[in-house]
Amino acid sequence: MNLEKYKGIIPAFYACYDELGEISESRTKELCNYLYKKGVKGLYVGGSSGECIYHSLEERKATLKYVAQQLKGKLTLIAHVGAPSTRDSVILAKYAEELGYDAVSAIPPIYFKFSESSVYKYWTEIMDATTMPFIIYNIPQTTGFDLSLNLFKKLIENEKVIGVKNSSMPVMDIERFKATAGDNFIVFNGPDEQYVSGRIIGADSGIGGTYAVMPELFLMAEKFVSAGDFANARKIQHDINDIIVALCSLNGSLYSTIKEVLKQNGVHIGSVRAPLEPISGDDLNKIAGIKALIDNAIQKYKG
Ligand SMILES: CC(=O)N[C@@H]([C@@H](O)[C@H](O)[C@H](O)CO)[C@@H](O)CC(=O)C(=O)O
Repeated sequence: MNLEKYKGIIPAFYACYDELGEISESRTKELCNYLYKKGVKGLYVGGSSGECIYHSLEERKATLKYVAQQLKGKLTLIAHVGAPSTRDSVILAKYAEELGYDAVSAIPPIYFKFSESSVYKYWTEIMDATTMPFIIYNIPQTTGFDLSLNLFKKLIENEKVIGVKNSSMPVMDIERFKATAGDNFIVFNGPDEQYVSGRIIGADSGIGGTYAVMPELFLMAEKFVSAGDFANARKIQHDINDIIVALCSLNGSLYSTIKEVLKQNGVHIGSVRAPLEPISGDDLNKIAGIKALIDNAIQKYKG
């Protein structure tokens, strides 16, 4: 299989709400257009940054549909379909296939502590539900399940598994997955703070929750890495990390901060769904400063 369409900067897509906090078709499409014009390779729809665990099945379907209506055939579209029950995950996977998504992906099951065999069964049932390629999503810091190399080896025996989105913090995990799966497989870097190191140690591509608020910087980081310009790659990662630290420094949720910055860029996609907290009070006055950090970094690497 030609995996080139999965290589590049793939922002994790945000939940787009109207003023009442309902999923908004027009705002979802507005964010699609914004990111398309920035030149990203694809979108990861309905994942952690998409607040998927706070959405009903119908809301998740709606977001998948609006994004496909806007960008199918234009960008690589990956549907995250992980849900509390296997049943709902399968429903979402089948729906993503109907909509023409390029691939599906899922976190392991959450809430209860699951054995490796239960997780294997869960992911395999999702894979069996469609003819689509599957991307494993390893994010132990939120799910409590850390993908072992043994389970990984068992999973990649299934030819539907074309990649792993690895959000665990040790970059060595990326190196081990890549060394185990080989060339005809995509390892996606998950931690945005380690994009450059992830790519150098073996990641082929990246999916990240902060890409959409500064796509220019990640596109530039990728340009430096692919050109072998590691001095500049390191510098831009440093600037990106200063921005991520600032984005995470306010009292509300990271996604709420990101959405406030996007609003100042003219992209209105509402706030976040509780229990995620919106930005309020004095923190709102800090948004312009964070936007300036991003704008200055973009200017610095432009010319
Ligand atoms: C633990 C976590 O949330 N990791 C994020 C990162 O992109 C993260 O937001 C970023 O590195 C800032 O810490 C992604 O890996 C998640 C992601 O891409 C998604 O929305 O599914």
